[in-house]
Amino acid sequence: MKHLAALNKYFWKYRFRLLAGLVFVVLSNYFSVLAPLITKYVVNKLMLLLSPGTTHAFHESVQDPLARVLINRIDRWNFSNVVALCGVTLLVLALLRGLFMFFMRQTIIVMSRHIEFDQKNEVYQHYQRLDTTFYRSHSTGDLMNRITEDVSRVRMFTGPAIMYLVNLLALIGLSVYYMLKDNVALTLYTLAPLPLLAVTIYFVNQLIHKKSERIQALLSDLTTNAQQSYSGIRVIKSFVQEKAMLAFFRNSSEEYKTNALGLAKVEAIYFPAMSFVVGISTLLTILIGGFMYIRDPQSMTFGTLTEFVLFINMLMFPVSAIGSVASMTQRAAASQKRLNEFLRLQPEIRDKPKATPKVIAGDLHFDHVSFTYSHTGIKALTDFDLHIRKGQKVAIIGRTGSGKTTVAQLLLRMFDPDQGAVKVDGTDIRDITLKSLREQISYVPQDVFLFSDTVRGNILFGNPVATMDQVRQAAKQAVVDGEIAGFAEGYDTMIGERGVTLSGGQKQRVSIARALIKDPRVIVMDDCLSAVDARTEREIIGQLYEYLQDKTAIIITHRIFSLFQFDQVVVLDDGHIIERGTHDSLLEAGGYYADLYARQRERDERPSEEEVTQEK
Ligand SMILES: Nc1ncnc2c1ncn2[C@@H]1O[C@H](COP(=O)(O)OP(=O)(O)OP(=O)(O)O)[C@@H](O)[C@H]1O
Repeated sequence: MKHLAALNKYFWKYRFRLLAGLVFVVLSNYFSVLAPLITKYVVNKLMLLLSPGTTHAFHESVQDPLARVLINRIDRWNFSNVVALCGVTLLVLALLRGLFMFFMRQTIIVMSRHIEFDQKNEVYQHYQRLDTTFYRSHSTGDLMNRITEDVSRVRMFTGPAIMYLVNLLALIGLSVYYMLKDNVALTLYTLAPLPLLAVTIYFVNQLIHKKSERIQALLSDLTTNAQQSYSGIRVIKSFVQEKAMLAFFRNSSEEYKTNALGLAKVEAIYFPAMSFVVGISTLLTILIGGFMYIRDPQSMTFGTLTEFVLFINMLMFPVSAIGSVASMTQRAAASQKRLNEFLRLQPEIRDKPKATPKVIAGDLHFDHVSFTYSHTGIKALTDFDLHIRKGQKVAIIGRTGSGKTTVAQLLLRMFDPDQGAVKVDGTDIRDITLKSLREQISYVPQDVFLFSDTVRGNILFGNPVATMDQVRQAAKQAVVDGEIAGFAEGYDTMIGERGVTLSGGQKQRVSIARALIKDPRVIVMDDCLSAVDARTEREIIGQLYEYLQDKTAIIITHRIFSLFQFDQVVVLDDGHIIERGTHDSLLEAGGYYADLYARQRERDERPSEEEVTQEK
């Protein structure tokens, strides 16, 4: 329960709604309990008519002051007028009760929706603060569950659970008060089964909860499973694995169905069992009341008996709700505990208290940097020392897995080095705010990710305030403008699930345009031309040459761009720099770079299949 204390800030924020809601709950219940009192009076009046000898002062046995005012006024009227007026009163009471119930929902349930909204935003905002290490150790399903499932369970507490609880307390308080005033012994007898009912319902609810939990977990598996098949549909089709995937899905589905049917069975027993208990309680009330009347007719009236039957029926649902309220609260506490744990997580990479924003000129220094990925223990860089002066262009070349991307990740401060420091203009990047650092560095990642949005929207992501001319200019520099212009809707063409599917090369170039439009001081391009043909590659390099004139650039690549006059070329192998120099000096040195260049030229000079066919 202590975990739910985290919600106090929200209750305080919405205190007026909550308070108003509580008043409405009490009012609505007050009008509910007046109905049995009025009914009791009418029944007694009828009994008086049938047995005129009775001397009981019926109107005095009605304890409520408001009901007494009404009854005192009409008591002398003839019976049919009394019945008519009481009928109208009951109708008005029902309307008032409904009206306040409406207000009660409009305040408490609406408050819970506001809290849900705030909480979702809080969780989402926190997600965005957490770093990549967190995302690697949590599945998407788990993250989605927190923002949907956990938050909505907490809402069940802030809304329905609180509403039912206050409703129950108000109703029990009022009705038991009137029942006790009327007949203490009968009250105790008739209320005796209610705690038993509440406890039984609590256990049934626990059972339902356990089953629902299992179903939820299965559903989550099923969703992840389906999601993976949708995203991997090309792989599934090319490996002709549709049948295997279907069988796999069917198995998970089957287990889900079995469990869902089990739950449906328990739920099907639940309501009939409740009606049974209500029936038994009504019967008990009539039986015990009847015996009391037979033993001592002065101790009991038929009106009281009717009133008790009505009260018992009224109390059943709220009492049975105790069980649900208890399990809703338990679930909410478990969910809030998970949310609290998650909200307490601090990103490993965050601003130091003394970090300040800094305008970057573009001098980069990887000062004897070593880095190991902590969760896998893979040492990606060892004593990596590279100084890139402002405006220089540097190529980082190396085999796959040699640590090239890690260099980019460290510059963007996705991770902090274990040893050494990454410095920008002589300042350790840990002393610069993350926002300021990342805002001034453009990164074109190796694995392109575009949003399900228009081409324009995706490019604008790099600079949301850019004009359409700037978008076009960036696309031209990335040599993708021509192809975009060829789409029926041009820059308004939707990409992804709801739109056209771009080719790998087109995606890469849109991703480059997104980085270029940011117009940064420093740009890092991580193997981002791997999916474009040689001619387009040359064209892009030509464009980049001009664009990068006054910028510092790191270009990570598998291919050697001989056209590009790099100030330095660094060859990485297994996290170590094994060669460094200019294109010419490295060719002269005759090492890995020269060897790679020779192989690349040989490949490039080999006639293509098309040329061979033409010659034939
Ligand atoms: N997030 C990560 N968590 C754990 N290990 C990682 C992570 N990213 C990379 N590695 C490991 O670190 C080493 C260097 O990887 P890195 O991605 O920097 O290489 P790369 O030279 O960019 O390779 P490629 O050219 O294939 O992209 C590899 O052994 C890789 O398996």
